[in-house]
Amino acid sequence: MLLWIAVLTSLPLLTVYLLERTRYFRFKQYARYPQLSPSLLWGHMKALDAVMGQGDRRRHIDQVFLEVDEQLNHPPLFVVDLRPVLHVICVICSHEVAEQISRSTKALPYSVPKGNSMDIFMPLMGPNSLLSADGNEWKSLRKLFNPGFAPQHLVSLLPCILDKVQRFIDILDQHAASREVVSLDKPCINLTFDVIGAVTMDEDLRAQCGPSSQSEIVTVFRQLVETFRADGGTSWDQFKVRTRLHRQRLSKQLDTILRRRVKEKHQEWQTRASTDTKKSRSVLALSLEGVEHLDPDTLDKVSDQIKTFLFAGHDTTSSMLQWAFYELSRTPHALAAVREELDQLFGPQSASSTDDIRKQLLSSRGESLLSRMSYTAAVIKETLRLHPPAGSARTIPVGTGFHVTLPDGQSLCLDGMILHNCETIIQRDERVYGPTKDAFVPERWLDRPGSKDDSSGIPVSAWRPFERGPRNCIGQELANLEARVVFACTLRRYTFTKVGLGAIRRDSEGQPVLGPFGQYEVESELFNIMEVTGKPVDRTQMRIERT
Ligand code: HEM
Repeated sequence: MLLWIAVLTSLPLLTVYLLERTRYFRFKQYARYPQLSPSLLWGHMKALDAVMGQGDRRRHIDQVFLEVDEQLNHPPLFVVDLRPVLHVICVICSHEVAEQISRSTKALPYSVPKGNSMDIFMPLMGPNSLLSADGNEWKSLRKLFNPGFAPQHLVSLLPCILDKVQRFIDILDQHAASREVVSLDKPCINLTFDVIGAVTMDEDLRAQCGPSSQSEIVTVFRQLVETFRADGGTSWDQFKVRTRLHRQRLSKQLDTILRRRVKEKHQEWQTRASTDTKKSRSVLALSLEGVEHLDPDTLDKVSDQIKTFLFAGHDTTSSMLQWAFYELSRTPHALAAVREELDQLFGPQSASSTDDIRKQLLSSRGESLLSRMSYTAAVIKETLRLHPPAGSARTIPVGTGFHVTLPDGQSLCLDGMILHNCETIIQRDERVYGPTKDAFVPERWLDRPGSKDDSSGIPVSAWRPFERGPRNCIGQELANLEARVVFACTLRRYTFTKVGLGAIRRDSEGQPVLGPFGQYEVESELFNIMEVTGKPVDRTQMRIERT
C-alpha cells in the first residue's frame, strides 16, 4: 500500500521533471543557435516536414536544407533537432566554418572524427573501411592506399580506362541509332563500375556487358545500393527491419565474393611474381605487395577497402557525368566552348574517332593534353559545384570542447552533434558566387590574372565537393581523369537532349528560350534524390543523337 502511495505521489513529480528536461532540450539547450521553430514533442521534425511538403517530397535532404537556409536568411550554420531518432545535426552553410571542421588542428590532427556518422553505410563498406576509420587506424590505411591513387600512377592506367570508355561509346552509339529515349544513369554507372573494378582490383567486372555476363560483384553491389534508395528525403524505408535484413544478407554475400577474389588474386600474383615482368598495377596489388601470407585479419581489412572503393568510386563519378551532360545540353555557349577546346587540342578529325583520341592520349604528349583541357576542367568543377554527389558527416563527442568561430566573431560549441558540411548550400552561397550562384557558368573557374585566392578569385574553401583537409577524397584524381577522358570522347560525338523533367522550354515558334545567364530555360527543374549519393531523380532521361 505504502509503495503505491509513493508511486502515485512521485508520478506527477516525474512528469514535471521530464517535461522540464524536454523543455530544456527543445527550447533552451541550443537557443543561441539558428534553427527552425522547434516543437516540444517533435523537435524540428514537424517544421522540417513542412519544408519538405513545399516541394517534391522525393528531393534530396540537402536540397531541403538549402531551403531551410533560405528561410533562416542564410546563417553560417543551423541545428536540426530530431531527437530521439537521431543526434542533433548541425548543418554547416558557410565555407569558413566548414573549413574549421575539415582542417587538421593540434587537438584533432586528422580533423573532426567520423565517429559513428557513417554507421548506416557499414553494409556497403565493411567495419574496417578507410571512409569510417579514425585516428591512427585511418592514418595507416590512408598511407597504404595513397600511392594507388597518385596522379602519376593513375596516368599509367590510362589504357585500361580508355578500354572501358570505348565500351561506353559503343553503348551510346547503339542508343543513338535506336533514337529511343534512354536513361543515362545505367550506362554511366556501368562505366564507372568497370573503371573502378579495373583500377582497384585489375578485374574486368563487365558491368557494361549486360546482366547475363556481368560479374556477380556488380549484380550484388547494385542490389545492395538500391536498398538505400530514399525517394522521400529521409525515407523511413531504409530503417525498416525487412530492408535491413535484406541489406545484411546482400552485404554478407558481397563479402564472401570479395574475400574469395582477393585470395585468388593474391595467389595469382604470388605465383607470377618471380617470373612475370608485367606486374599488376592495381590498388589491390600495391596494397598486397610484400604480403606473403594472407592472414584473416589482412584479408578482412583489404577486402573492406576494395568494397569501400567500389562503393565510393562509382556512383559519385556517375552522378557527376550525368549532371555534366545535362548542364551542357542546356547551356549552348558552354557546349560550344568545350567542343572548340577539344577540337583545338585533339584536332577536328578526332571528333568522331575515339581511336584517334586514344592514340593521342597514349602518346608521349598524352599527359600534356590532359593538363591543357582547362575549359573541360572548368565544366567538371562547375558541375560538382552545383550538384555535389556526396557530403561529409562527422561527430564530435560530448566534452571535447570543440568550438567554431562564425564570420561575425561569435564562438559556438558543437559538442555532441553530427556535423554536416552541406556542400549544396556552401557552393551556392551568394556572397561567394554572386547572382549566378544557381547558374552553370564554367567561365568562373578560368584563369583571371591578378586574382588572389585561386585563379578564379573564389576562396578555395568555397569549392569542396571532394571535401578538404586530411580526410579529403582519395579518389578525386581518378574521378577527374575519368571525366576528362569521357568528355574528350563524347562531347563532340553526340548531342544530348533532355526529355521529361528538366526538358528545355520552347516558345510558340518552337525555339528554345534563353535565360539571363546563357542557359535555356526548362519546363520543370531536374533534381537529385538520395540513393547513398545524390542522383538525378529520373535517372537522366535523354535522347542521344550522333552529331
Ligand atoms: C565525383 C566523384 C567523387 C566525389 C564527389 C567524392 C566525394 C567525396 C567526399 C565529399 C569525401 C569526404 C567524405 C567525408 O568527409 O565524410 C570522399 C571521401 C572518399 N572518397 Fe570520394 N568522391 C568521388 C570519387 C571517388 C572515387 C573515384 C573514389 C575511388 C576509390 C573515392 C573514394 C573515396 C574514399 C576512400 C574516401 C575516404 C577518404 C578518407 O577518409 O581518407 N571517391 N569522397
